[in-house]
Amino acid sequence: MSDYRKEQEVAIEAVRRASLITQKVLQTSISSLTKSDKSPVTVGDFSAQAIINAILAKHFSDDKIVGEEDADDLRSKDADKVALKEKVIGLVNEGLMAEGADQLEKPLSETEILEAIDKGNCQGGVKGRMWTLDPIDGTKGFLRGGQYAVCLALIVDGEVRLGVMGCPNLPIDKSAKKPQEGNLDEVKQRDDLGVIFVASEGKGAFQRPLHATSSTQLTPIKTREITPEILSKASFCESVEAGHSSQGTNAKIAEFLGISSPSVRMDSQAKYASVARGDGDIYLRLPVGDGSYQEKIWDHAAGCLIVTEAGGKVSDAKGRPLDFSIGRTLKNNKGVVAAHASVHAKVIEAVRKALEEEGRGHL
Ligand SMILES: Nc1ncnc2c1ncn2[C@@H]1O[C@H](COP(=O)(O)O)[C@@H](O)[C@H]1OP(=O)(O)O
Ligand SMILES: [Mg+2]
Repeated sequence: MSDYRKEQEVAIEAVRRASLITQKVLQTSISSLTKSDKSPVTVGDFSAQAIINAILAKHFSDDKIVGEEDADDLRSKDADKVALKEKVIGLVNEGLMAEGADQLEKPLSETEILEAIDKGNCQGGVKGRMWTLDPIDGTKGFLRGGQYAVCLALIVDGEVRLGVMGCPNLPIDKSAKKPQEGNLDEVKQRDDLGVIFVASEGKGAFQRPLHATSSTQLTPIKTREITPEILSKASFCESVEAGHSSQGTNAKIAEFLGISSPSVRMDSQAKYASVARGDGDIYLRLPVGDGSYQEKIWDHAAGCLIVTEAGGKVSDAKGRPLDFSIGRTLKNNKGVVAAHASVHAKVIEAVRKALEEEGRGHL
């Protein structure tokens, strides 16, 4: 098994710098950004993507990147788009020139920043090294002051080898209260929020505070011990957005497992982090309707490895491993189920029953 120590160090620093900039976008008054730049998500997305891609290109110039956005919008002469571009250029350079490892000596030019954003055009596949990036996963959560995540993973020959996730609104201490959804003031005021999660294949899963310096120790994380006998005491999490995961099916699965506590609803891959550090036990993401939506690899790669390395098991609704080797989507899979390895099979059995009862057993 290869050692991805250097990649891990670079990825943590890239995610740290990008996450701090998204946090700044959120904290510098969403309302004023919304007026001038249309959407803080767009500003945060472009800025985080440019920061991460530029740092990856500096260290691993031969690696490909599978990302969601390109810079076409920022090349428009439209006044709104020009204002957006100026904002992004300012934030990217602020992020890259801030003190710490990988600090830039001089700002990047507009061309360099647009080129960095455009690097995410790889189509994925089974051969070679590629990074997959979601600069702001959980955009709805970002806008409402809920959970969102900056997600980066390294895939080599179709397998996820390294996953790093920045969760700026998640408490460092898993037992601390999560900020109330929609309360942007709380997110701005609390200084105990912001975590980076990291996992490297075969090396375990860890967390560290987002605001820590690069030499800060990583703390190991583990899924909560849960056995089939006490499965009814488990807590499960799901998307806030009903359109992303069938909440009705999830509720039925919980009922079959004897779980009576209500689901914890959370945006983004922060749900994987929650299961990985034993805050929640099960993450259910059951397909909606006819199941035609194809999940994207950048929405699952980092989270999947972090849960697996923390002692959990991640699969699709049928119990099959997620297949990251066939392009930009997980088209061989439907739905996602993450749980402690010792109860995963029981959860999958309940998923099968629930889908059959709904006449969706073929999914
Ligand atoms: N119909 C859908 N089913 C599942 N996931 C979806 C669907 N539509 C969008 N998504 C993706 O769900 C992710 C957020 O999930 P969560 O609910 O866990 O926060 C986003 O990356 C979003 O992709 P996109 O960025 O293209 O909108
Ligand atoms: Mg996403």
